Amino acid sequence: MSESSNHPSARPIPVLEVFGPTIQGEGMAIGRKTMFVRTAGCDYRCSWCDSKFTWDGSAKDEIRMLSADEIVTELFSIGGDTFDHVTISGGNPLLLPQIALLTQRLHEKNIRIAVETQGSRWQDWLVRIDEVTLSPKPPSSGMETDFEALDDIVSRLREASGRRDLCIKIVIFDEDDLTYARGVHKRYPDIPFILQTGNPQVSHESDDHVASLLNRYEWLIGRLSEFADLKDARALPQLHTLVWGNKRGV
Ligand SMILES: C[S@@+](CC[C@H](N)C(=O)[O-])C[C@H]1O[C@@H](n2cnc3c(N)ncnc32)[C@H](O)[C@@H]1O
Ligand SMILES: Nc1nc2[nH]cc(C(=O)O)c2c(=O)[nH]1
Ligand code: SF4
Ligand SMILES: [Mg+2]
Repeated sequence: MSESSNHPSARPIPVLEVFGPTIQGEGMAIGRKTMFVRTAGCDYRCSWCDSKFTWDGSAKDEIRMLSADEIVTELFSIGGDTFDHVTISGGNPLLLPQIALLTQRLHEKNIRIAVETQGSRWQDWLVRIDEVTLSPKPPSSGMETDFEALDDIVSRLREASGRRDLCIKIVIFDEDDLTYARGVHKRYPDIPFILQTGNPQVSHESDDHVASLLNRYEWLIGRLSEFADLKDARALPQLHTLVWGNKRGV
């Protein structure tokens, strides 16, 4: 691939956060030590998004346009020799073709790469990601899933050579979300499937935040236990939110 300065993969990447080491707080790799790179910009506007600052303009002054090499340098200056895993989230990282070069640079350093995306957009670099989490959005988000786009992403990943982990993770707030999630699991029955507790309080902190999240998690476990079509599903909380609440950069 050409790396000349006008090639898309050489463009700088809009970055809002580089942090870690911390734990992956969600999904299949929950608890796994990782660094995070959070990109700016999203094609969705989820009502309950816990990272609205990536797209609502409130953090626009904090966006840095960084090259792949600058991001790698920053990851190692913060994380030193303590990590071997980087999670790229956002916003939607799949808006950015130039992440191709970042994945190349990280793999050259034997770093394992995970990506979080809602599954609305494709980039060719996705086939080189070691752990892909697709998180299509249920009705409570106010977004509508483009199942053609999601089908296309799933089939391209299935056809691509090489080993990678793939899972589907759906945030659940209510019964309509559960109905939606069951439909998604039925559509892709062979993809590991996770129901994630929704955090309804993303803008401020209250004394009973953890207790109320645990109540929601208990409700989700109860509902999961009842469905014959969810025998192989998992229910998980956001572990980082239980530990740190809505704090950024953890
Ligand atoms: C902030 S998003 C960024 C990546 C990508 N845009 C996506 O939605 O998958 C990362 C993960 O956080 C989840 N998330 C966002 N807001 C949440 C909330 N209020 N409660 C629980 N999970 C949430 C998303 O569903 C997604 O799985
Ligand atoms: N610790 C931690 N785990 C996470 N897993 C997914 C996150 C995200 O915002 O994409 C996230 C995050 O922001 N922090
Ligand atoms: S898709 Fe992800 S980043 Fe975008 S608004 Fe929804 S939760 Fe937030
Ligand atoms: Mg988060």
